[in-house]
Amino acid sequence: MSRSSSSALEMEIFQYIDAHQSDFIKDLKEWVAVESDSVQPHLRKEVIRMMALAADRLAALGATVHLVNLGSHQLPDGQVLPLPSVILGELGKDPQNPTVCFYGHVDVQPAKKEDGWNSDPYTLTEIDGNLYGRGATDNKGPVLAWINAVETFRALKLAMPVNFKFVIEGMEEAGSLGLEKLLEEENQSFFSDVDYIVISDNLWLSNKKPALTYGSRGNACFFVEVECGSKDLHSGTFGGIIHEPLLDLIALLDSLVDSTGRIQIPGIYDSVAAVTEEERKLYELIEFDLEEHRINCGVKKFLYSTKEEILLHLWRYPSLSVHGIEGAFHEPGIKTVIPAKVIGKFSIRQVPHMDLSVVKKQVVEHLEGVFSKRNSPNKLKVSMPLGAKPWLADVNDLLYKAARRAIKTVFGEDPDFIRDGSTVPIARMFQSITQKSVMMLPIGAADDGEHSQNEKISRHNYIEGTKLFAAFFLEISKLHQTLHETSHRETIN
Ligand SMILES: C[C@H](N)C(=O)N[C@@H](Cc1c[nH]cn1)C(=O)O
Ligand SMILES: [Zn+2]
Ligand SMILES: [Zn+2]
Repeated sequence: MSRSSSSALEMEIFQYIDAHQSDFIKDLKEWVAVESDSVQPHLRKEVIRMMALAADRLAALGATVHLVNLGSHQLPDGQVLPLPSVILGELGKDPQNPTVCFYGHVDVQPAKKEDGWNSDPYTLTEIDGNLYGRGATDNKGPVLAWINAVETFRALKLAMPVNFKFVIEGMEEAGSLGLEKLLEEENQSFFSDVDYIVISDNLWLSNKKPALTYGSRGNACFFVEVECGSKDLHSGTFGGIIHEPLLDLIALLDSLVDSTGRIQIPGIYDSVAAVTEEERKLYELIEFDLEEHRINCGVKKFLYSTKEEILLHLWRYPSLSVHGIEGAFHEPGIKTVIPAKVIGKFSIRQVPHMDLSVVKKQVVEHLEGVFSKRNSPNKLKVSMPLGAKPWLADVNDLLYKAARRAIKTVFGEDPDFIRDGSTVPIARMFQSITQKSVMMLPIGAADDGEHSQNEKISRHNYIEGTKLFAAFFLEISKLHQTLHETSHRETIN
């Protein structure tokens, strides 16, 4: 396919996408309306309903769809819940075409209007060109953008430039439970003919400039439980004479990080891969507007003042965040109670070459040491319910070349090559189990507010993101075929 005919083809595709914006937004509205929160047990049925909707959407594209049952899982309180099935979809089997597997998730983080949303989180609402709703950017919007791009080829009756495979799950926000086992089981079958894997579940570094992501941090999630007895107590009747679990817990949580952001767990930085001079130079070249990032974040000041320090602490060093305390009174008003059992929740983002089992040991030893100094008779329990490893790709891979070209075509500029501080647990699993090349191709902007109130994707990013995916299909197809023709010629000669 020549460059000019490709451009004419792209024009036709882009015109179709522009003309069908309303349909694509209607689909996103329908998906956002499903409260597919994988974190709260009572909403599990909504996640299951969402998986069925996604399966129907893929089937309507003409894909073969399998819903793979992953069984059930047990919550810390003993409750057993069904895991939502994972969708494995396939469309096209042309031996001339490369096979691109797309991964996305259709579960979301919890959201309530009272959390401070300006509109109902489950009613997609357009304000000033932004589409607000839980899951709009993380990750329903990007999943639909990929589907819209495939749909465009189908609607225009164009030959598909690639064979498609889909892995769509409903438990990413809860740690992709059951997925690793599925990948191992399907490695020699579903994944055997996959050439490339694309994930679009993260954000650009800036509000306007597109990016390509070649690395992400992992995550080790911890529960630290302190219990004094089986029932909550009146703080007037018992306050002052007992060791309160919440005070023990606050002391434990306070021991984790100092006020400069440095993690206080002995040994935690020991295995972190050293930052090379080359890397530092790379970071110097990245366009990163600290003030824009501060405004997106909504804080007065960061812990660090230079671009290099901020990028290193987001991408290359571990960070520890405290997420909440289960069992502590948190409603408005006053309740003069001493909670009997409290569970602190925190996580440590992982970077190369940290080892999850070593991290777990270091955390347990540290917390037990701090606790023993308090001479508390309470019961301490530390667990690591979830561990995901970091991921790092080779930017010289064909995937990156194709995506870079597609970004240039659609957005008219070269992307930032970035890493991401957050975690897509499956990225590293894909890489280690299938040994295929993996790329993250985000379409969401830095101010999209993943996991936050007023999450959004802009209409512009959703529609141009759809075009980007369509352009990427054409580019990877061309590059893959060129590569294979060259290697075929070399074999003959
Ligand atoms: C980047 C992705 N959209 C996301 O939000 N991932 C979650 C996954 C996770 C990690 N630990 C527990 N869940 C995240 O990075 O927080
Ligand atoms: Zn996500
Ligand atoms: Zn998320």
